Amino acid sequence: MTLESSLSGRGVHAGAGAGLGGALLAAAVLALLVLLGRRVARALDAFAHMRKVAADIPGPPALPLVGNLLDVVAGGDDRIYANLCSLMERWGPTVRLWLGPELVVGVADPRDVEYLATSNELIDKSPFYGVLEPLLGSGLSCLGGQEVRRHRKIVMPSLHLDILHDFLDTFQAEALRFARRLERHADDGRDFDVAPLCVEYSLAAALQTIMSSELQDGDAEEHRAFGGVLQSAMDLFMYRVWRPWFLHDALFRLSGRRPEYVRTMKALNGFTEGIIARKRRKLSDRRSGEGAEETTTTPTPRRRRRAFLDNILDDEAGAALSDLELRDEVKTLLCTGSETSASTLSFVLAVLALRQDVQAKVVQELDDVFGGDASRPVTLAELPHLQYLERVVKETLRLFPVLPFFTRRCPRDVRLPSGYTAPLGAHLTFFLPALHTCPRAWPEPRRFDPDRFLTENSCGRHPFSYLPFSAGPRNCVGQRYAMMLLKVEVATLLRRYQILPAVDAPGPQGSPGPQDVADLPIKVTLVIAVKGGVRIRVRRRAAAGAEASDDDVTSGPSL
Ligand code: HEM
Repeated sequence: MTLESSLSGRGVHAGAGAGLGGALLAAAVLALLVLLGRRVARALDAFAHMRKVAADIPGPPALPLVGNLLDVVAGGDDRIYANLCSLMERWGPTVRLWLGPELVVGVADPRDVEYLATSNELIDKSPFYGVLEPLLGSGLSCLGGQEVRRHRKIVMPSLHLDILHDFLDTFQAEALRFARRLERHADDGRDFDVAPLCVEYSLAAALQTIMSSELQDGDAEEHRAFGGVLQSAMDLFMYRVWRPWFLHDALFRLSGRRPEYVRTMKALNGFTEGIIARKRRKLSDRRSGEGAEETTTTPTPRRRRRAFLDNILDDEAGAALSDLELRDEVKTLLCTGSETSASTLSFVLAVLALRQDVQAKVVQELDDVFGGDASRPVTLAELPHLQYLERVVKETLRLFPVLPFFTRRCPRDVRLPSGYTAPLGAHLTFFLPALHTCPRAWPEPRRFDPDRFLTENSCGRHPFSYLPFSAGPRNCVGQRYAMMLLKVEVATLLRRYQILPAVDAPGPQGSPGPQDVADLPIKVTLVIAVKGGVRIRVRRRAAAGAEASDDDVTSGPSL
């Protein structure tokens, strides 16, 4: 073969190769386009189906592309809660809201609520929770499918009533620390925001109980920082939900808040990994200590508290969760366990400051139960006797359900008992503020009246008219924990201090502060909070009777 012919032969091969390569590339592009086209066609079909089925559900007219987003976010993020409540009032109890291409079907009819909450099929959280996942990971609150049952089986025994009884001393100790922290405010008599303290002490309680961690001097600073990180995580979650284009990670990468998101995720992981590492070291020290002791002394039999971390890090149960699952579950329990209780406590204190008549009744009950002794710790036997206090907490959660909206994925067209059909792909959302203020179940719904929860006043009310802790297979695993913590906190604080409204704190934009419970301005992140904080004053009880003026009692100016 000559050089020429071999060159030309190579040229032929090269030409043929290039032709083949080009053809393959063209085929690949074509296949990709077909696939993409099919996906787009499927998405459009699904969207058209959703629109068609949802058309029967009442809701405000939707604009092209943005849908009802402008109705929801009008006035800024701080108005979202109020806007959603107004939309529900106008269109509810079942409402259709388009957040861009995402369809939210809000439910507040007790029949629908019962059907959804108790369904064993509709247990998967909606894709909105996907935004939480990088922050809270695959902890219980984000999981779906079979994993839910496995995780609940692991978590729930750690919050069993027997273990809660063991937690009482810690709740009491933290409540006392909280009470002592208020001394400086009682001394200077000025108003202050009590909400951050509620977060700090609820987090400290969760760490010592659920995580059975021992706190050191100086931890408070770290906890305050962690509380801030949790707030930031919740805020970022809502930021993305109300801007649905940011639900897609690729688009969120373009957002100015993405660096904060990454920082928050790292801070959450760092804090929880630190807790687990400390606990592992402690357990391993204890084991080697026990081994050494066995050779010299007889070990004293001691009932071991099987709190969550102890249980999981124990030798036998250790394999129940992988390291990553454990970290995510710790994050989830710390977030769900502390933020919700803290927010509820701050609402209870806000209510008590504005409603001195309710506070006086709680104090009367405390006097009856504790015989006027302000320093005696709360015992297990006394907790069930704090009935009025329990009704105050329940009524607070009716008007201020701290987790106001939670959603399920709609895996098919779901015919609701109210007669409406929620289409496949919708975010089925429980709207507690509307459910809890339906006049049929709650006459004069905005009035704060703990006695609504007396048995004789509850007759005829649909049992699913009230759902602050959800119900059914995805109900709150910390309900009893929260109720016990709140009772101990309030019983400890109120025996020492009178809670008064602030005198010099203006409301938002310099307006007079709220005069009534119904005026409390609310903002929503993942949980709700009083906008601008919960500003109160405290006065020592011993002097309260002598010092309290009519002014304090009847017309608390601003909070
Ligand atoms: C007043 C306080 C509390 C309120 C109002 C509350 C409310 C709720 C609600 C409404 C849900 C359902 C959320 C959903 O379906 O997406 C829930 C779930 C959950 N709660 Fe609570 N909660 C409180 C305290 C706690 C505490 C103290 C803990 C932990 C100790 C806790 C742990 C959880 C967990 C892990 C879930 C997820 C359960 C699941 O998805 O299967 N909660 N909570």
